[in-house]
Amino acid sequence: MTRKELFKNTLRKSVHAWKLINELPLSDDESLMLRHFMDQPGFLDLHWRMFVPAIKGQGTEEQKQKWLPLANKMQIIGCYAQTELGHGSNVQGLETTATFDPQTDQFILHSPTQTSSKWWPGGLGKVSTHAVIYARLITDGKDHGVHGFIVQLRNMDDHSPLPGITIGDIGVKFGNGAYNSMDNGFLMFDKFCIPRDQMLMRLSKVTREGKYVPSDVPRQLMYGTMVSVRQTIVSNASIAMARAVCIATRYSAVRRQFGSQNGGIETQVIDYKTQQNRLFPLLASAYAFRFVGEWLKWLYTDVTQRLEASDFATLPEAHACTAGLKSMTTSATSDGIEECRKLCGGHGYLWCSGLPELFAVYVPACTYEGDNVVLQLQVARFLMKTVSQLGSGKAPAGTTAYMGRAKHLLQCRSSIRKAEDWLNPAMVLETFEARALRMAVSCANNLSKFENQEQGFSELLADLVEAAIAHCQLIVVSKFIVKLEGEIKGKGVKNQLKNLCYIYALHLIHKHLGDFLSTNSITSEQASLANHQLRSLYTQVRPNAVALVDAFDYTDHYLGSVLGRYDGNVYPKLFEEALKDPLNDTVVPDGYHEYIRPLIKQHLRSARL
Ligand SMILES: CCCCCCCC(=O)SCCNC(=O)CCNC(=O)[C@H](O)C(C)(C)COP(=O)(O)OP(=O)(O)OC[C@H]1O[C@@H](n2cnc3c(N)ncnc32)[C@H](O)[C@@H]1OP(=O)(O)O
Ligand SMILES: Cc1cc2nc3c(=O)[nH]c(=O)nc-3n(C[C@H](O)[C@H](O)[C@H](O)COP(=O)(O)OP(=O)(O)OC[C@H]3O[C@@H](n4cnc5c(N)ncnc54)[C@H](O)[C@@H]3O)c2cc1C
Repeated sequence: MTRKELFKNTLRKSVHAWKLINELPLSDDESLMLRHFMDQPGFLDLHWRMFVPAIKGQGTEEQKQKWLPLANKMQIIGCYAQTELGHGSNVQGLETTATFDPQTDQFILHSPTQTSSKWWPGGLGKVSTHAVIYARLITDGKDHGVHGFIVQLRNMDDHSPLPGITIGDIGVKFGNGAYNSMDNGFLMFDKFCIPRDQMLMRLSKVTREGKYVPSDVPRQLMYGTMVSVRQTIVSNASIAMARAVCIATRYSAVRRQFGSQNGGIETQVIDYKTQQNRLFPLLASAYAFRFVGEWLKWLYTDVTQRLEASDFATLPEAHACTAGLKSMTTSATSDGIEECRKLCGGHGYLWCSGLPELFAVYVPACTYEGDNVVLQLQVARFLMKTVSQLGSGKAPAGTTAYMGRAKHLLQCRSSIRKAEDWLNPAMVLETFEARALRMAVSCANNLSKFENQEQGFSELLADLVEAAIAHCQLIVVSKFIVKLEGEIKGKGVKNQLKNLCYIYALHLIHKHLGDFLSTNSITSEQASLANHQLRSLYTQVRPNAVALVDAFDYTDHYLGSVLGRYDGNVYPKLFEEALKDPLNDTVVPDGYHEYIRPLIKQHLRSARL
């Protein structure tokens, strides 16, 4: 499809989905799944996952009563317009202004520079009638920083932009189809006025007289919508990883290369240890991210309930966990999808393998909802704060509780003696805890050598990111282990999950061996025992690998991959797909008479001469 056709088709699908949701009717959870199975980025994502939650989280009761019924019935369609051309990560650096005019009781929204144009918001370019806009609030000449406002963008009769608003789509993005079904947009305000009651005022207010009344709750609650979406992105990482792994695993069982003895059958590529060493850790990651995603959902629900009761104690932890896990899981999943493409050899590069499209549509997850490095630096700040408070009497809690055992973890030596010890959950956990703590403490020690802490932080950014990743990996490993300790239905399932859990952990040790050795968390002998155990786990997973991806229960239609077909009938179907290509509509291609024939004839003429 051309971009225009793709976009229009997405509108058609989205509206059809909305119709089904109402007609059946579907519950909230079911309708989320329906949008998920539409399997195409579109304006619904931003409306439901950012616009509505922003009003719910930051609006007053009256504002919610006014706007939510309209949004819930989709009588208005909204998006989340925060990022600008000049600033995305640095939210406090946004330039759009919302200046209060006491005479008219309105805010005047304005884009003072080109870099202040909103740039990227999904659904903004062509669809949204409304947006939650983030702009600097100015009253009486004073800048109060960034706040949220509900703004109508387009005329409800003919969809034209309201006077004072310039709006459009930012153009084609990475990949052919992929994210191009979404109208990521730009927007400029030219002294555009909105009533005062359209500032989202749950957190802070501007009175009729123009007085700014800050709230007594943390201003970071303004970032709440991002925390909520980051949490869902972790579960989505598991889904995308599982999809790629499903394709690569099934195809690796179908594909055969070398190893034929006496004219017999060749070896399935899944039986090569190199293939297993690349594939099975990704299979394990798909499960690991699913379990940590479930836990994160619980954490998010818990913090939301606490916030409602004005208990803000666990907000920093929720921010660090959602930011860090969003970053870690999306980076691993993007890399994992690309690895799955390579695991499928040449055929993985074909569009009909499903992997190029999956990669193109998935990879912006490393950037949206916060650049992955910027987010790990938030985790690093949280860790540095926690380390600095050790010994102050305030015991670290939640995911940093292990830091409370700093004395032991800084000195302990791993008691792994034989390969099977690497299947002992306590030993594995302690290894990850020691590595994470030692990396964090080492960063804190290096930081303390700088007179200026911010300058030190800048200097040590790369180390800080690595310490943050170590902490996040510990969380994933520990939540997998917790999952195994709970009730798991199905005969033998627990054993399979155990294998995957230890593949996940031991593969990380292998991959980040430098960290584990340099922090003395393990010795080189223990590292080689881990490798030995890993190979043995691969052998145990091998017979069940296809069953473990079948368990994701993805239909062929959803997978959209010739290589990942459930029936394994890959080769005839590759031919079928090839023959569908428009280039094969004729045997002689367009352009032959124009270019190829004259070239060949000229050659023939000169040959005759
Ligand atoms: C729906 C699926 C499709 C998704 C489509 C994508 C939609 C989008 O991309 S929307 C746009 C998303 N944009 C981003 O994510 C921007 C990323 N940047 C940020 O989140 C922030 O600006 C950030 C965190 C980097 C820096 O925040 P900032 O306030 O400038 O600085 P900083 O000084 O580091 O933080 C101040 C304090 O707030 C805390 N904090 C920061 N963010 C949060 C948060 N989200 N929740 C709670 N606390 C927070 C920090 O921990 C810090 O706490 P403390 O003072 O106790 O140490
Ligand atoms: C597909 C897609 C959809 C999007 N949808 C929306 C949407 O609906 N609404 C919306 O408001 N926005 C949206 N965005 C914007 C998105 O949230 C931002 O692009 C994102 O937050 C990253 O910000 P940036 O582009 O400014 O990157 P930058 O911050 O400019 O990053 C550039 C580089 O600088 C590095 N960097 C930046 N700051 C630091 C630092 N302090 N320390 C070290 N390194 C640093 C980064 O790691 C990165 O390598 C979307 C983006 C994409 C790609």
